[in-house]
Amino acid sequence: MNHERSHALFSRARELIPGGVNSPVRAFKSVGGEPFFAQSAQGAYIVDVDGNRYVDYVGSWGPMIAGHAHPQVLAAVSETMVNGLSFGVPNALEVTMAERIAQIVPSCEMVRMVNSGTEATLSAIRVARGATGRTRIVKFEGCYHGHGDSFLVKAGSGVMTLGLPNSPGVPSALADLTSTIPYNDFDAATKLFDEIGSEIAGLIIEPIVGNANCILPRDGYLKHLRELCTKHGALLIFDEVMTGFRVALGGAQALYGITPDLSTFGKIIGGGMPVGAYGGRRDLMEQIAPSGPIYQAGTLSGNPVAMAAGLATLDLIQVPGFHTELERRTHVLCDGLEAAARDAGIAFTTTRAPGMFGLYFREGPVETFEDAKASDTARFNRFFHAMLGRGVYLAPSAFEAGFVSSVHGDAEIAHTIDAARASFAELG
Ligand SMILES: Cc1ncc(COP(=O)(O)O)c(C=O)c1O
Ligand SMILES: N[C@H](C=O)CCC(=O)O
Repeated sequence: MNHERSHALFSRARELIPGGVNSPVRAFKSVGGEPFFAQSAQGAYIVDVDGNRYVDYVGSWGPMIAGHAHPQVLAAVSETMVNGLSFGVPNALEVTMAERIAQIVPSCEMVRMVNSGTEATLSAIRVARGATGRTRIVKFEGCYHGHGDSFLVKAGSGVMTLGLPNSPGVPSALADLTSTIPYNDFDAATKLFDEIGSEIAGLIIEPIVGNANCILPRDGYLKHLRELCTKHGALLIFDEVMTGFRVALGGAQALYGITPDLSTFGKIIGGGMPVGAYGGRRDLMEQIAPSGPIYQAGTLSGNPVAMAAGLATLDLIQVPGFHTELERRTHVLCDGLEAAARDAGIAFTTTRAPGMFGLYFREGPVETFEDAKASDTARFNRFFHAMLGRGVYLAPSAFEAGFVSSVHGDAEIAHTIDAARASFAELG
C-alpha cells in the first residue's frame, strides 16, 4: 500500500501539533509506524488520502454505529445548519434531545448537554462532590473517563497504551482524592468502602470496560457496586460514553438491569459531531446552576447541528431489532476470528458485547485488567499491521475495544475473517 500523502501530512503535522495528532491514540505509537490520514468515510469503510480503503472497526471511536456518512444523518445536519451553526440561546433540538435521552434511559430524569465525554465525566463528579459534600472518587484500574485531572490515575486507553498511567500536571493533592481498585474484584470494592465509605462522593465505572481492550462485568458485579454505593451514601456513576445506546438501546444499565445515580454519554448521541451529556436523578441534577449552586457551563453546549446529527442517529438505532442484529454481527465476526486463529494454531481469544469486541493474543477467559495486560501485545501489533495491509482497520492499540456498526455486512465481515486467516498464518 502506498502511504506517501499520509506520510507527507504527518511530517507537516509533527512540526506544529504535538506528536502530529490531536488525540494521542491516533498516533499509532504503540503499534508502530505512522497513522494514515483520512480523506473520506462511507458506510463501513474509511478511505485515506492515498486512496487506500479499509473496513473500519474504529468508527471514529464509537459514534458511527450506523456507519459513516449515513444519508439520514447528513440530511439532518444539512437541514439544520442552514438555520445557523450556533445560537448561544436555547434551541428546540436540545429539548428534543433531553426528552429522547430521558425516554430511552429512565435513570436520567434530567439531562445536561456538553461538548465531549470528558466534559460529561468532569461535570458528573462535580455533581457527586457537590451533592454529597464529600471529596473522594473511586475509579477502576484500566478505566478511562476522559482527560480530567481526577481520572488520570491508573487510567486506560491512550494513557495505558503510552505507559503514562499517572499524568504529570495532575496535582497530587487532587490525584490523592481518587482511589483505584481492580475491576471485577468484589472483595477489593467491599474492603475500600468498609475503610473509607463515608468519604466517597462517587464511584465511576465503565460498566463494560472499553478502554482496556474490552472486559465484561462478572455476574452480579455491578449489582454489588450498586449495593455498596447505596449502603455508604456514595453516588454510582455509569460512564456510558462508549456503551451508551450501543450494547443495548438503553446502554449497559439496561443490559444489566442496574440503576445508577448519574450517567455520562457522548459519541453516539452526537452522530459524529462533538458532544457529551450527563444525566441522572432529578434531586441531583436540580443542584446544577442555574437551578442550584453547582456550576457547569458551555458556550457551544446543546449545539443545534450536533443535536440534529445525534437525533438522526438515535432515530436509526431505535428501529426494533437493531441491537439484536448488531449483537449477531459481533458474534459472527468474533467467532470467525477465533476459528481462523485456532486453525493457525495461534493462542487467541475475543470478548464481546453487542457492537463492541476485544481481541487478545492469549487463551481466554479475559475477566480482569491483569488478564487483558497478559495479552501478547507485540503479536497484536504485528497482527494490526498485517490486517491494515489487507484493508482492515482495527484500533491501533491492544488496549482499545473495536466497534461493529449496523453496516458491517456479510461481505465486510467475510473479508475481515479472510484477512485474519492470512494474517494469523503470517504471525507463525
Ligand atoms: C468511557 C469513556 N469515557 C469518557 C471518554 C472521554 O470522551 P471524549 O474523548 O469525548 O472526551 C471516553 C473516550 O474518550 C470514553 O471511552
Ligand atoms: N479510547 C478513547 C475513547 O474512547 C479513544 C479516543 C481518544 O482518546 O482519542
